[in-house]
Amino acid sequence: MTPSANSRPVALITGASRGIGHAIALRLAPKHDLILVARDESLLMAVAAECEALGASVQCIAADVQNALVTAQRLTGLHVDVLVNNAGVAVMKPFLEMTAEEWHRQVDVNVNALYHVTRAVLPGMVARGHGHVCIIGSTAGRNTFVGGTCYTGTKHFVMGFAESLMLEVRDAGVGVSVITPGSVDTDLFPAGTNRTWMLEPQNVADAVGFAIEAPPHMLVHRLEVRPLSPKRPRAS
Ligand SMILES: NC(=O)C1=CN([C@@H]2O[C@H](COP(=O)(O)OP(=O)(O)OC[C@H]3O[C@@H](n4cnc5c(N)ncnc54)[C@H](OP(=O)(O)O)[C@@H]3O)[C@@H](O)[C@H]2O)C=CC1
Ligand SMILES: CC(=O)[C@H](N)C(=O)O
Repeated sequence: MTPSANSRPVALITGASRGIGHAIALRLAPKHDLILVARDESLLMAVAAECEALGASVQCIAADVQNALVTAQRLTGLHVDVLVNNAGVAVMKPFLEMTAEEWHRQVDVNVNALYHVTRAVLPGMVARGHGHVCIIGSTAGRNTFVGGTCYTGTKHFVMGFAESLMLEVRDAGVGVSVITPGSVDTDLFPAGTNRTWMLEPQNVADAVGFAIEAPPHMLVHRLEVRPLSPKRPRAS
């Protein structure tokens, strides 16, 4: 990716307050300035301090990406070279037990926010003729499981959205990548879940780094990362 003239490239990461988004922020901080987006401002400020210690200038935007108006107002027109659409929620339970609020929250954050956030910053990338949109999908984007009617549906959407967008904007110099992790040790899972065998968030962050640091003529469009031995605790 070609950086902005006279400055470090700017990466905007949604869901940067915790989990995978936090790890992506730390992974990109040595070479990027950062715009960190999530609802919890105090957690964002703590992540920002860690990233500043690694050399990044950081802007925190406390915003709920479920709110289309606020998202558009806060993000439209920002100079962004790398967008990481990472914010996501999972309510894994049988369809007949899922409330309408749980259904809509997953669709709003995992699907509709992709429109509002990407729509806000993609025109600048296209106008400048360079940029990268990276989306955190999931193996649930091509698998199904009991309790996954909504979550797997949203992640299947991600796959179709990402490939179509890639075909639309690659000739304008903008890459689109989707990273599809298996299970990752974060608070996405309910308390009490055994997470000792899962990938660590920094493993996904390294996959993001690999995708956005590819040579200029090469696009890493899909990248799946999984735990090697899900029946055993990971080596520390
Ligand atoms: N953990 C896993 O096994 C896997 C996760 N993924 C995907 O990775 C992404 C990150 O998940 P993970 O880090 O595990 O989950 P976490 O629950 O640890 O973090 C979710 C992040 O999303 C943010 N977020 C949630 N809702 C909103 C909202 N309405 N507005 C703004 N930000 C929001 C949270 O910030 P805050 O609460 O401060 O707003 C938080 O930073 C998701 O898209 C998930 O589907 C994919 C495959 C595997
Ligand atoms: C939560 C996820 O997206 C993960 N791929 C899983 O299916 O455990």
